[in-house]
Amino acid sequence: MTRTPVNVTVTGAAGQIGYALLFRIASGQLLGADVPVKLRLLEITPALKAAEGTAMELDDCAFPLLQGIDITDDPNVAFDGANVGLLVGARPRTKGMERGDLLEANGGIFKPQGKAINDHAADDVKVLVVGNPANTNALIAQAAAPDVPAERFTAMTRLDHNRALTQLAKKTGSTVADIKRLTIWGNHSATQYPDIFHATIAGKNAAETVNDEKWLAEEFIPTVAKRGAAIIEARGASSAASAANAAIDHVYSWVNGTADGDWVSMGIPSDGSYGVPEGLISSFPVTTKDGTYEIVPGLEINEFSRARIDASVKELEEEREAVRALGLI
Ligand SMILES: NC(=O)C1=CN([C@@H]2O[C@H](COP(=O)(O)OP(=O)(O)OC[C@H]3O[C@@H](n4cnc5c(N)ncnc54)[C@H](O)[C@@H]3O)[C@@H](O)[C@H]2O)C=CC1
Ligand SMILES: O=C([O-])CC(=O)C(=O)O
Repeated sequence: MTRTPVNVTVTGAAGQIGYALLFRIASGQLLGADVPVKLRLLEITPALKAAEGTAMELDDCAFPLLQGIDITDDPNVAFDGANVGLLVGARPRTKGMERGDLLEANGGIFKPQGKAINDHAADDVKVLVVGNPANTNALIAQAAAPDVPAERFTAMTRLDHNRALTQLAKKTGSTVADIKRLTIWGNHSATQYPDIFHATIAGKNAAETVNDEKWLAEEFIPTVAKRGAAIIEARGASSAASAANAAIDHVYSWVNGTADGDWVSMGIPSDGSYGVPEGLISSFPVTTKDGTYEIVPGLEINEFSRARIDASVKELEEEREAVRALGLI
């Protein structure tokens, strides 16, 4: 194999998403079946041993594409030469914790990681933030990396996108492969807005096919937006394999391009499109090509959608104000 390996850094590597993610990266599903990878696992010191255990298992898979695994608790080492950064490790909300406390605790993680990316990552680095609150954590990391083009910092809403695909397929008796052009707008939170007005099912408009605004407002949107909580309730732990799958999908689409006539949802820095204030990391419909993405232009936003997009964007603005007040951006 002559191709230079791609350096993929995964933070929170010993966590549950990490365990579902690393094997798929090493098997070629993140970047492509012909792309060799080197893994860098970043963990906090007490979790290094667990990360070593995962690395032993990765060795035991004898993946032909896996050309090395480094494990460290130092972000400067973890991001040295990183081409792809998957920022999974985050501080979860614990009992009695206010939102401000959560943002501050995550600032302590994402600010130094952003700085390490700024100082050490490869020029072509692409960053996906998975750790919650993902959009605002991405903003914190981005602000600490002024030398990296801002658009390289993205947040994950692909899990929401995939959840919405399946709910819509079930409702309409179609398959997810029949559905195109679905969009998640806004924040990866309960305010997110899954939009089917531009989506098609086997070429026909999805909203017209469904023709049931009550289902849309009272079932579809809340089911998608609260799916994370429903999984926690059912499983006693948050989504892990589906979150890892969405991270794979996000990066694969970003690197390898979207199919003609389709788009995906990514949390990306707004350029002011669709009334989303510039700089907010908000979910948009995007097409990708040659490792870059573009917001789908010119979609007509009806009143139903406008109110919901605005509500989610308002929440993102409040989160931005909160981290600004904490001096994190
Ligand atoms: N954007 C999305 O759609 C989704 C986001 N998530 C979020 O992903 C995050 C990770 O989830 P899980 O893997 O289930 O959590 P987990 O608690 O199983 O694992 C997190 C890991 O991160 C590590 N960690 C903490 N601070 C770190 C630091 N400074 N540097 C490196 N590693 C650090 C921990 O030691 C732990 O091993 C959570 O914030 C969760 O809310 C989960 C599902 C979907
Ligand atoms: O709430 C969580 O930690 C998990 C999450 O983001 C999701 O499943 O969408």
